[in-house]
Amino acid sequence: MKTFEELFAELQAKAAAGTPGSGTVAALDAGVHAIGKKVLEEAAESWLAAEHEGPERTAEEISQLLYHTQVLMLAAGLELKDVYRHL
Ligand SMILES: N=c1c2ncn([C@@H]3O[C@H](COP(=O)(O)OP(=O)(O)OP(=O)(O)O)[C@@H](O)[C@H]3O)c2ncn1[C@@H]1O[C@H](COP(=O)(O)O)[C@@H](O)[C@H]1O
Repeated sequence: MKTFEELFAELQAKAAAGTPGSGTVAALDAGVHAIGKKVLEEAAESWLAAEHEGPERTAEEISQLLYHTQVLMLAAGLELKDVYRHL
């Protein structure tokens, strides 16, 4: 198990190193448009899971939404503090 902050630090490090085999690095190479589509897909799946599939599936879909949101943050050149200051 990892926190939002720990996952973001892991993704930042992989992006900076260009780690071979990393799905995050591949997603960043694919670009903002492709990453944005994944964010929308996972948001829709989270919504549908919450309505129809129960809490466990909903938690799983939301974890994927958070992951793809973090990848979008990296693609946009954002750090956690840039987002947190709006919370
Ligand atoms: N938490 C995640 C995570 N959540 C979701 N995903 C990606 O999102 C996909 C899930 O999307 P779907 O449910 O649509 O599954 P899918 O349709 O079969 O997947 P695609 O065909 O769209 O790739 C997974 O296949 C992963 O590619 C994640 N990929 C990575 N992480 C974590 O990110 C870290 C870095 O990962 P790498 O960059 O791959 O090393 C590790 O700690 C991972 O656990």
